[in-house]
Amino acid sequence: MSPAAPNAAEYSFAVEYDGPPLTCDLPRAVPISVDNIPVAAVVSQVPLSDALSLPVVQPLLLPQHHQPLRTEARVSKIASETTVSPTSVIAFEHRASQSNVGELSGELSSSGAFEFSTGNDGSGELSDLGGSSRVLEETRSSSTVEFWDKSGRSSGALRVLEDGKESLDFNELNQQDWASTESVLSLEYPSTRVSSLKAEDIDAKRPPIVTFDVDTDDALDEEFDVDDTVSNKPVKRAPLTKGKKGSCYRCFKGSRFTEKEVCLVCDAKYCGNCVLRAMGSMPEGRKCVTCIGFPIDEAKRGSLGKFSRMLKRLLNDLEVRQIMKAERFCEANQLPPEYVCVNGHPLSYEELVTLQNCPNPPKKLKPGNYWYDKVSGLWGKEGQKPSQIISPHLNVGGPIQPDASNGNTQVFINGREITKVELRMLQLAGVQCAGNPHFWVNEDGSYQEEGQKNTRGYIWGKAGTKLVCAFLSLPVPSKSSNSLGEQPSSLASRTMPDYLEHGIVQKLLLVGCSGSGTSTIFKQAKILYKSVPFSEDEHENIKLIIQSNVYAYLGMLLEGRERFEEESLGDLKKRQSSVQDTTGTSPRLDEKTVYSIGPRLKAFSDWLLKTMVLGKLDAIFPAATREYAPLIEELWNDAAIKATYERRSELEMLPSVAGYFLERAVKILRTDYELSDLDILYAEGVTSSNGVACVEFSFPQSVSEETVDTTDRYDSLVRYQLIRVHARGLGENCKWLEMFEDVEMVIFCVSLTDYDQFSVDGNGCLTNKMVLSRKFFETIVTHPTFEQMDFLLILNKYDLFEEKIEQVPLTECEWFSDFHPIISCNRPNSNSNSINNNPSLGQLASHYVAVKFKRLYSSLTGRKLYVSLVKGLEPGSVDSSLKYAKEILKWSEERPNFSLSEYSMYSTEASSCSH
Ligand SMILES: Nc1nc2c(ncn2[C@@H]2O[C@H](COP(=O)(O)OP(=O)(O)OP(=O)(O)O)[C@@H](O)[C@H]2O)c(=O)[nH]1
Ligand SMILES: [Mg+2]
Repeated sequence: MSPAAPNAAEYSFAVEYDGPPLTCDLPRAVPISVDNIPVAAVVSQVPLSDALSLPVVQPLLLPQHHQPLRTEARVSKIASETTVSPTSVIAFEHRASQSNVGELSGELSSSGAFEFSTGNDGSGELSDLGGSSRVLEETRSSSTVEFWDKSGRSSGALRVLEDGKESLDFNELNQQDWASTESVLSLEYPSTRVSSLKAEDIDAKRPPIVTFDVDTDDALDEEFDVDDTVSNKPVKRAPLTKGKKGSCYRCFKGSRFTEKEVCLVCDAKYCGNCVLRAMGSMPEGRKCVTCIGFPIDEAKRGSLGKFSRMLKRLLNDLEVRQIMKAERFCEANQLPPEYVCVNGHPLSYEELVTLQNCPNPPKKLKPGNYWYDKVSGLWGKEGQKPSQIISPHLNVGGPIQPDASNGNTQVFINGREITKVELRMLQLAGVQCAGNPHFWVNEDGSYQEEGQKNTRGYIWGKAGTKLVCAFLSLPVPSKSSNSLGEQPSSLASRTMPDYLEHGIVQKLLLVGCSGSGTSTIFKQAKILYKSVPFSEDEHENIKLIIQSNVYAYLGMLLEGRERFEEESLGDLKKRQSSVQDTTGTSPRLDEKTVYSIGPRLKAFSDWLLKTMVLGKLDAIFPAATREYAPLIEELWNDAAIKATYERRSELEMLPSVAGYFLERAVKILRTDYELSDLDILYAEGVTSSNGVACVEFSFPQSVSEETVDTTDRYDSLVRYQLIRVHARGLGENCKWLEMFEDVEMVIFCVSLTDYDQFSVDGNGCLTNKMVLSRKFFETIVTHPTFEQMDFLLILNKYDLFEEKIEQVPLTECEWFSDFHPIISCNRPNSNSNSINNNPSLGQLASHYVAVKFKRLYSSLTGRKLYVSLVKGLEPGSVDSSLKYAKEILKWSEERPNFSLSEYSMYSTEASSCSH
């Protein structure tokens, strides 16, 4: 060691001294044993002279929230003026941050300070020393950093001890053989996956392997506990200050109800008055000034780039956009590549970039283990069915394993054993799967059996297959994944929300008991938001359905006519016999009543009723239409039919919509009938009653506003998929519900008029239909698939309800037995516009029903139920309700920025009814 080379010698820290023999004694590094560590209190208070005379070790300042993920070590030499010698005091600062890259690169500054920091690429090199440093081992009790020179000889080691002290030992490790060190490293860095280690494992083994529970990574979004400082999850700095619960972290004012903005790193919450001061110009998005440069809390990744209403209020549009852009694209906020493991290989930076910038990247990529079939582009979470089809042929991750998706079907696609639901999909798509075949599936869905040359077909070729996939929650090739491939949008120009950019469709599941109005709402959505609501083919089919329905309604009417005729004949006879009794004369028996019809119509009526009884009505179309069309007009104009129609409310079988069609029967039953959207809306049986139906749409941009708001423009770009499933279609115990795990919201439809209706339940007991609806609601709400999901309750048929409630008390339903409204004498009835502010009985009663459901829901889930009063046949009403659903989805996206409790103020009982 050269003691007196003023400049250059400062760098000769680990270089062997080969100059002339020295006359003076050189200080030597003394090995320090674990239980004999000299401790310096604060490095700056140690006089240099003392420091030089004793090998003192500076206590390691472990931050309270120490997280074992990135080891960023900073070593600075105090005695900068003097010769570097192994006995120099070395100050050590250990900072935890987010990375498990275990290699450190070092640097000796010209002032003599020696620093090393984590190298992203792991190529850390001590260039000035001509050597490298590596973390040899880090355990709960110590972590060791070794330096070695280019020849591979170890030249020293730093050991960081748990209690914050570190020992410096250049001799001890000199003897260590580098090869064995290598083996330690290879043990510590298995080339496998992001493992699911528990906190203890992490502590016992450093550098840690990042832990993500594959199954709960969605939960990760929601459930990162703010105070969970011992968590093994990615770093989250503790906020610097913390006021009383729910208050602003800066001014300590406010309660949990005050709107606040949250730091993406440390979860500190600031009120509107403080946020700009606490977060400054937000060069990395919403972070406290002190958190800038720190990686974000992974649980908050979902909210990157999604601005809050508070920010929008405080800043102008451009500023908000810039901040959101910075938040999404600044380096510090990027997903650490090694957190994503594909086919068992943690990704490198380049691989992650490739993955994220391919034409069709994985949606909402989060840390976790994934499998990727490079040939077809199928992509999924490890051990699960595919969730998406991304761009194929990307050079990311390792080769796919047969058990990647944990399939057990003995049917293989590109070397992966497929899952049961995929097999079901293949079978429904008409792919022959007998004999445990191994398929080779290409990106365009063309498939062949392994070893054969001929393409056997296209999996997604048939229109129906896509619907089957939607039902089974399986991915289909995205429209943008055509072979030409769109140019990847330049990173900087991407400011659109994730779901827009990736064409993500937000799925809404619409369910309800029979007759609740789900198909009406579904058809309204089609009519409201689709430029061509129904195709030509659909028109033809629906036309036949409507015509067949009208014949059925006519049949019911004719049946009613027979009944009324018999009744009045009976009455007549009674009257005549009483006349005979009193007068003693025998009157002429008149067989005719107002309900009697002529022989021609009678013959037609008999034929129709017979056909209906035999259940052959459908079979005779469209021939019947041609043959009987002229008769229909005669029938409809007949006085007897008119009289029967007057009493239609007495015909239980006749549905309420029958009137609409019967009044148009003549027109409808002509061969040249052209149906209107309204006809389709009112028509029964148009949407399949057992299966699923889905419609994809976006909300049209409002034209009325002069300046088109950007949010409105975004809204018109977001795609929604309304999936309507019939209660019967869900199978026993709703076993098919799990197919809908990726829906964003459940819309549950209840008919308000059911409160006095009865139906037979599963056990054959006659039960109130409202109670049946409640039971079905309970089943759906508590189904594991829908945990944490938003629910919107549609209280439908409000128009009929308003009328009915005036006649039939709500207490007819046992569940509503405590409905005792206080009604003022000048209360408006449902038909008059209320001049005073007193609510109508309909309003009171519907409010009450909403509260009943809300209480039930919150007792089952502890969450808030959104409720909407709807008149299903009125487009405006359904439109507002679906827009309400859209708003709820938006709030839930912003929600990670607020603590849940802050939301509870909205959940007060019936406060969230939309009308
Ligand atoms: N007056 C009125 N009638 C409605 C309303 N909503 C639905 N209906 C009618 O109620 C009946 C049942 O509605 P659907 O939409 O068919 O109910 P569903 O949920 O599909 O039930 P199923 O067809 O039995 O599976 C239809 O005749 C609709 O026209 C409403 O808000 N007001
Ligand atoms: Mg229906």
